[in-house]
Order: sequence, then C-alpha cells, then structure tokens
Amino acid sequence: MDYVVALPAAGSGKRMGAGKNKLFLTLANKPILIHTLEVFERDPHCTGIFLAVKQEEREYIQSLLNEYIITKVKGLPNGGKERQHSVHACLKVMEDAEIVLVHDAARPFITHSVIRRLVKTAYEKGAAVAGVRAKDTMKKVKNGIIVETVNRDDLWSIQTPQAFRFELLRQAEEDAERTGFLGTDEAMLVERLGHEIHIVESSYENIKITTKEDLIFGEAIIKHRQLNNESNLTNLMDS
Ligand SMILES: Nc1ccn([C@@H]2O[C@H](COP(=O)(O)OP(=O)(O)OP(=O)(O)O)[C@@H](O)[C@H]2O)c(=O)n1
Ligand SMILES: C[C@](O)(CO)[C@H](O)COP(=O)(O)O
Repeated sequence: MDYVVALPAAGSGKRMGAGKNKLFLTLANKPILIHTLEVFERDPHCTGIFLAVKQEEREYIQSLLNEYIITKVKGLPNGGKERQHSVHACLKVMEDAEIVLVHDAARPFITHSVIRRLVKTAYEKGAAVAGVRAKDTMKKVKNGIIVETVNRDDLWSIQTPQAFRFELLRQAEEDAERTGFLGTDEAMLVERLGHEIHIVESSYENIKITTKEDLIFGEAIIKHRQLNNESNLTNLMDS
C-alpha cells in the first residue's frame, strides 16, 4: 500500500542546545536528517517525500540530498513558526494521495514494519498513530504536589508516524488553521473532528532526538541494530 510522507525538519533544536538545527548533528557519522530520509527512500511503498525546511537551510539540505542520493523528495516548502505550521506547509504542496504519513525528521529509528501497519490501518479506518505503552507510574501533579495516580493501563506515549486519509488530515489542518488551534501532534487536530484514531503499537527505539542524552541512546540503538544484523547474517550462513 503506497503513501506519501510529510517530514517537518524546520525546527531550531533549542532543547538540544547545539547552536544549530539538531538534524544536522551526526549519529554514526551520518546526519540525523539523512538517517530519517533513508528509511523512506528505501521503502518501495513511499512514493514521495515532502520536507519542510528553513529558508536559510535549504541550500545546505539540498547539498545533503545530493551527497546521500535521496531521490524521492518532491517538495521542500518553507517551514513555519511551529511544527504544525511546517506540516501544513507540506500538505499545501502535496499532490493528491490516498494516504499521508506525518513523521518527525527527528525520529530516525522508525522501521518499515511499523510504517506498514500504520498505512494499512489508515487505509482501513482513516487514522492511525504510532505509540508505546507508558512504562512509568503516572501521576497528575499540581503546584509540585501529587493530586492523583493515573491508571497506567489507559496511557500511551504517542509518537510519529501518524497516518491519515489525505482528505481527513487536510480537513483537520484547515479547521485548526481557521480557528487558530495549535496542537502538538496531528492526531489532536483530527480528534477535534470527532474521528476515531487507532493506535499501532510501535517500539521504544523510535525516540525523538530532543536533548543531548538522546544522542547517546541513538548511537546505542545503531550499534545494537548493527550487532543484530551481523548475528542474523552469521545465522543465515550457518544454516
Ligand atoms: N517550527 C518547527 C518546529 C519543529 N519542526 C520539526 O518538528 C520535529 C519535532 O520537533 P522538535 O523535536 O520539537 O524539534 P525542534 O523544534 O527542533 O526542537 P526544540 O523544540 O527543542 O526547539 C522536528 O523534526 C523539527 O525539525 C518543524 O519542522 N518546524
Ligand atoms: C508529534 C510528537 O512527536 C508526538 O510525540 C511530539 O508531540 C512533537 O514534539 P514537540 O516537542 O512538541 O514538537
């Protein structure tokens, strides 16, 4: 099942404090942005990538796309002040597609298997988001005092990708823009329309690179995956 993807990449990485867009930092000697782009470049079901960028970073990003031979980028619109505006900019330049995925460029460890399940669910039900079950004990706190322990069984940490029928997301985005509503993910915009959104269980490895420690986790995930690949190859050769 085919899809197009909107990748917001126009953030400033304030919490990373690197003094530049965190997506240009490297993991295993490759820019984070390229790790993410390669997932979609290598997925035969992805028919187009729409990347929201900062005007002043466009030239550098274009040079990275050439260097790493990323061929599926069909639009490089200017991003906006907030993440939601950057996603909206992608939708505006997007060709009609049945299914659109929105994915943070800052989540380089997403897998084809999770993408596949999201796209299938969005085809069948209209809207699906990646998430993982909350692992910690969750409490509601006001003014530094615990007011309630929340039942963890009902709580999920929501990630991207988030997959939608194109028309549904466009309607939700337009409604949010018209009313000045700002959400931290696309699901919030679709929830406002009263549409059901399905959860696809993802992986704890699908982290968003946000603060400095995430670079350590990121390097560890890459090493772990490399070791796994090597042992899978050894198993294949042994069998
Ligand atoms: N105006 C914005 C803000 C964010 N993003 C993108 O949205 C994703 C998730 O945002 P976040 O992790 O918050 O990135 P930053 O905004 O860069 O980080 P910070 O909030 O720490 O400044 C990132 O891929 C980021 O580049 C964007 O395209 N446009
Ligand atoms: C969309 C998102 O990745 C879901 O977890 C997240 O809300 C975006 O994070 P931000 O830091 O609020 O931009």
